[in-house]
Parts: sequence; C-alpha cells; structure tokens
Amino acid sequence: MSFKVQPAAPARPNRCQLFGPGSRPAIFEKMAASAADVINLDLEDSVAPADKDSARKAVIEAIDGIDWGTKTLSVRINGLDTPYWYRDIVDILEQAGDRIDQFMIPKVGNAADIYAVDALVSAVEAAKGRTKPVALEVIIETAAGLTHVNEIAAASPRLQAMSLGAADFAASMGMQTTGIGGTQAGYYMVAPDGAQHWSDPWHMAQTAIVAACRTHGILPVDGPFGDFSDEAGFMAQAKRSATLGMVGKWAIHPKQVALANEVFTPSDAQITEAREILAAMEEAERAGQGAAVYKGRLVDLASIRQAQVIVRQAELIST
Ligand SMILES: CC(=O)SCCNC(=O)CCNC(=O)[C@H](O)C(C)(C)COP(=O)(O)OP(=O)(O)OC[C@H]1O[C@@H](n2cnc3c(N)ncnc32)[C@H](O)[C@@H]1OP(=O)(O)O
Ligand SMILES: O=CC(=O)O
Ligand SMILES: [Mg+2]
Repeated sequence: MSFKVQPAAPARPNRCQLFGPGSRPAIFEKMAASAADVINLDLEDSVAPADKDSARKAVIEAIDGIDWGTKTLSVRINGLDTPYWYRDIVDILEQAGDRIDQFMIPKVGNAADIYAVDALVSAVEAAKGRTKPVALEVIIETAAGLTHVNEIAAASPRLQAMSLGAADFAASMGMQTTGIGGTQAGYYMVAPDGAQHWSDPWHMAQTAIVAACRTHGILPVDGPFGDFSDEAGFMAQAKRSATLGMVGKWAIHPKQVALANEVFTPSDAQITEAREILAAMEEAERAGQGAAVYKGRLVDLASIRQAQVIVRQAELIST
C-alpha cells in the first residue's frame, strides 16, 4: 500500500442513473417514480438547440416542483464549447432551490474545464447565500478526456462521479461504429479454428476511468447503452462494467433501470460468499495464519479486502 491511503468514494447508491430530456417535462414524474438511484435531467444532447431555453425553465420548475424522494438529482449542463452552459448554471442556482444535488459536465477535456465550472458555481452559490454546495459529475467521452482522465479525477473536491459516454467517445476517437456501447461487429479476433471471438472496445477506457476514480475517491459509472430493446446486450455490458469496478450504469429508457439495479446490487449468493470468506479469514487469524482454504481455493488478506467491497456495497444499498 502506498503511504497515501486510497480515499473512499461517496457513500451513496449509484446503481442506475436514469436520463430524460429536459424538453420533455411529461416524463419527469415518471422518472421520479422510478427505481433509479440518480436522476439526470438533460439540457445537453437530447435537447434541440431551439428548445434549450424552455428546457432549462422546465428543469428549474421541476427541481422544486417534483418530489424526487431520496434520489440524487443531477442536471446535465451543456458543454463548455457552447453558448448555453453558463446560463444553465447561473439560472438554476439563482432560480431553483436546494433540491438539486449535482451538475453533470459533459465532454470534459482537462482539469481546467472542471475549474471553470467550479469557479462559476462557487461564485453564484456565494452571491445567493446557498448553503448546500452542489456536487459535480463528469462524462469522459472525448479523446482529450481519456488522455487527461487522472487530472480530471483530481480536479475538484466537488467531484463525485465520472461516467464513460460511449456515443461521443466513439465519435471523438473516430471509431468506425454508430452503436452506443456493447459489442461492435468489427471488433473481433479469429481463433485458430476460424471461430470469431468478440472483444470489448470499451475496456481500456473503462479501466482507465475506474483507476482514476478509485485513486481519487470518485464513483466510476458506465454510460448509455443505446439499443434499449436488447436486454441481453445491456446485461452483458453492465456485468462487464461491474466486474471491472464500476458502481452503476445509465438508463436511457425506463426498461433499463431494473436491469442496472439487478447487476449492481450484489446477489444473495455473492454476499453469502463474501461473509463466509471473512469468517474463514477470522478463523485463520485466530489460528495465527494469514492464508486459508475456502471451497478449495486460496483466500488471504487481499481476499478480506475483496470480500469487504461486496459487503460494503450490500450495506450501502440496504440503508
Ligand atoms: C448519448 C446520450 O447522451 S444518452 C443521454 C441523453 N438521452 C436521453 O436523455 C434520452 C432519454 N430517453 C428518452 O428520451 C426516451 O426514453 C426515448 C426517446 C429513447 C424513447 O421514448 P418513448 O418513445 O416515449 O419510449 P416508450 O414509448 O417505449 O416509453 C414507454 C413509457 O416510458 C416513458 N418514458 C420514456 N422515456 C422515459 C424516461 N427517460 N424516463 C421515464 N419514463 C420514460 C414513456 O412516457 C412511456 O410512458 P407511458 O407508458 O406512461 O406512456
Ligand atoms: O453522453 C453520453 C454519450 O455516450 O455520448
Ligand atoms: Mg455525450
């Protein structure tokens, strides 16, 4: 272990982030009634330029006008390369109440992007005497974002979560696909017997995001899976993300909420196994041993840390 202890990520459930266009207020109540842990009201790419002002107004009304329960309420602002983003922040912080928890910043390219938003948020909060600081979350969805992912993760104490945005990421990288997440037809290897084996084109970006997040105590989240009719594809993508250390996934359709919650909630079997490993290690410790055998396999002090990840996830969700 480094001298610097790995910081803990925010202790709140983030298994599913349900998105909805800010220009479609008719679905806001449905979003609030969903089983998603986080709600993302979108002012960015799901809102046409002509609707930016009216969507912002609708979101401001909805922040206080709808009962969001205990959900984390986040608004995705427009990108810093647009004329809209400063007004998203200023109008929301001047006109909406304290129920907003977080701004999501899309297409971040470096730490200075976060600094700019942090500075603006801080100024408006101070001017309005707001006592609840708004948190930030970011999307890594450009080549620059991935290149600077570590400095982005370290950029502000307001930062709580970081998502991979597969659609814009693919576009920025020049990837030859129009799919949003999941298996890509061109990304395969040929085995000696001629069989095709699909590989995961999102793996490197996901792993880089998880490492940056874990280094700086931020929640790593998998972004959208566009084909909402493909449940098996969503589940496979989500399971890969969970296996790599991500804590949740976006839903771009209500159908996907239950799927994400299922994958990112440890199963009873996983919890039982984790608790048995911890018990086996306590027994080993009492016997003066640092390693033991559990169901025919090695468990040691590292296994305690692995098992604690599962137990902590389960405890977080049950509270
Ligand atoms: C690449 C990115 O940036 S992704 C993030 C930005 N994108 C978004 O926010 C898009 C979010 N999703 C949507 O806008 C919509 O789900 C769409 C356009 C994909 C599909 O919308 P629809 O054609 O209305 O879907 P569908 O007819 O299957 O909806 C079924 C029900 O769910 C509701 N619904 C649709 N989307 C949502 C949502 N995001 N949240 C809650 N409820 C929703 C519908 O109102 C409908 O309700 P009803 O049964 O009471 O009539
Ligand atoms: O914003 C999300 C994306 O995939 O692009
Ligand atoms: Mg995007």
